[in-house]
Amino acid sequence: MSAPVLETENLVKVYGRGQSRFDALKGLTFEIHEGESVAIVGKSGSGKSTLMHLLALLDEPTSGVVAMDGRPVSQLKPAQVSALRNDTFGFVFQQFFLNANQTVLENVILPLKIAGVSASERKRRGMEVLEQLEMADKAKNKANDLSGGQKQRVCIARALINQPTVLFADEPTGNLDTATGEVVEDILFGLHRDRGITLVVVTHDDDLASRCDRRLLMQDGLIVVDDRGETAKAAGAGVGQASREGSRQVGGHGKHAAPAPLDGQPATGRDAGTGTETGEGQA
Ligand SMILES: Nc1ncnc2c1ncn2[C@@H]1O[C@H](COP(=O)(O)OP(=O)(O)OP(=O)(O)O)[C@@H](O)[C@H]1O
Repeated sequence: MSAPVLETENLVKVYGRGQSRFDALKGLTFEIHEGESVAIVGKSGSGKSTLMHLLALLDEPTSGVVAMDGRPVSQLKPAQVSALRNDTFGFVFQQFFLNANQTVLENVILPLKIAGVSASERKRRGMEVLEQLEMADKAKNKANDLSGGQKQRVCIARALINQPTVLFADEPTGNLDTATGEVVEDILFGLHRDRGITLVVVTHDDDLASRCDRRLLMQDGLIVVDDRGETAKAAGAGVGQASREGSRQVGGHGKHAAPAPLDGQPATGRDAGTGTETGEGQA
């Protein structure tokens, strides 16, 4: 198996304090390997998005470790975390987070602008990635003028512009009709297959989850099933699927493998921006 690109050790996230304390993640230890496609599934409130945000370095754990390529992120300075996130990760969200009044091309190349890439290079790379997603003819359209499926293609183009190693997708088909959702799925899995991009998807969609190499089923802040089996249609349905071939039931501190010891220190000083978002204006 390929090397772990992301590892966690005893990852804990607590929201609030006192009477309003909520233990959203209760000590998760696992690895995601380079080139894997992993679905994080489970009922609403089980901790899926919280986990994804910690893995993607968009938020900090209360305690525990996230490591990238064997290096605990807590050892990095905030600016290094930001740079790592922007250089290594791409993000696709259900809500698109496009700037409605900017053109498609402007939306796609924003991460390059932030990174200080020259205007001519930005345009060249932006058009290249739009062509790959068959959206080049819409480059000059305002993002607001696109259909839902087209908007999500633009989001994928924006996520790819920095040639990420890991693509995080939070309910990427959640705002799309079934047929359009399937097209977006095909694009995501095509990228995974053809370019070896590691794919981490949070989803309620069993069909989408079943296309992934692996499903992590969450329940009450724990990963209760780590399913690498072939027949995973019901991965989101319940923990009873653990007996399937390739599945294993895990506890909150259960290790899927024995990762190298990490430093056990909570990450600190993280900035929470995605670096690739263009604001809240939904296109
Ligand atoms: N900022 C916050 N403050 C307090 N509680 C929070 C916060 N964010 C999330 N939670 C709580 O943590 C739990 C896990 O939330 P999370 O969004 O990770 O769940 P989820 O599995 O992604 O749910 P959904 O499928 O509905 O998106 C929920 O009970 C939620 O209410």
